[in-house]
Amino acid sequence: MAEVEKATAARVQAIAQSNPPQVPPQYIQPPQIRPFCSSPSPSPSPARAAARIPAIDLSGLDPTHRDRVRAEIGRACRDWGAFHVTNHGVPSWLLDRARAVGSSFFGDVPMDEKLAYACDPSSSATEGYGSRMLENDDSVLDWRDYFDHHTLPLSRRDPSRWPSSPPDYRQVMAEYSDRMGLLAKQLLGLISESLGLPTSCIERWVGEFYQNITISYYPPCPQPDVTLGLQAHSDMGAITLLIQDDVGGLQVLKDREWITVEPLSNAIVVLLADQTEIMTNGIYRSAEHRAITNASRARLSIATFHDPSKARKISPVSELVSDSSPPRYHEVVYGDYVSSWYTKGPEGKRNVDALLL
Ligand SMILES: O=C(O)CCC(=O)C(=O)O
Ligand SMILES: [Fe+2]
Repeated sequence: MAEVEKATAARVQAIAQSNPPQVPPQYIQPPQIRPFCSSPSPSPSPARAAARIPAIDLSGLDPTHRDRVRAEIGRACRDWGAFHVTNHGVPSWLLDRARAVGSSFFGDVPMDEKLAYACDPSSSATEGYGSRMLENDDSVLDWRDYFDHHTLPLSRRDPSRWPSSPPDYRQVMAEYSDRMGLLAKQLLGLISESLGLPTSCIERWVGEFYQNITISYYPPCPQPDVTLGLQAHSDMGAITLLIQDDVGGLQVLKDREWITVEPLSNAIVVLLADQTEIMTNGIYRSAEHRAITNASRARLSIATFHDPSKARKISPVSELVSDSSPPRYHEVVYGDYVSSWYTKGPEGKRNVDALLL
């Protein structure tokens, strides 16, 4: 019983439901990284007000359109490391249903039932229902609960470890995983082509995809000005595909300013992750991003991560390295990269920056 009480207290949703006037001290961010510390200038320039990540229409990838899409992807990867894709082939009912089953698990299932899926708090990135991201106990905490699913390769996928309520939860997440895996491959192909590489180049360099899906749930927060839903980071793997609900809160760092990613219900956000920065020898950079909270509405996002296997060695692809363009990153064993990330914490992009030669 004491254990259940401890686990309940550790969930942000339980804290939020007790309606505290302030967040507990572990959730208060240092002043320099609070969401509104570099308060937006009183009269933002029109260019700033309009800043948004590019949106790329993937419809009709025949040769003519493919040239256009490839060029747009190249520009978005160079300038932002983040972009929306529309007409991506994943049915909108599946995006809606994935959001709905996630939101029903967090919103409708009683806490003791949710805790039956609690992830192992003593190690990082285990499957299940959790709240803490890092191993380090004294780090400032994110105002977020999550459910992490291991989905690909199929040998890692065991839907009996996922919620059984609502009744179609497992089937929806399995189908969602398959569709996102296919889209990730297609996008890595276009990203390779945008660099003049053979379509399969980056995908071959990654090897077999390890895919995890994290549903994040950000309860309303009494102090959005001093907390973060998710601290600033870049994702560790190759490519992340993210959908969010209509609340909004995802922000991407661009030219040292945080730009809010507007919620577009049928679009998918593509975030380049650290191994793609390494593989492209820094031509494309991973996107630094974070989630902010708000006082009135719970927010849900679903991030699908595509990573190399832990044993895979990652380095700049050989086609991009020459005497005139030497490698800019150390080779790294992906599993070592992940362990170090979870031990040290992301602090923006410190982990990938540490590999720069
Ligand atoms: O909630 C979001 O929009 C961001 C989630 C995210 O960055 C992550 O899970 O890595
Ligand atoms: Fe992320």
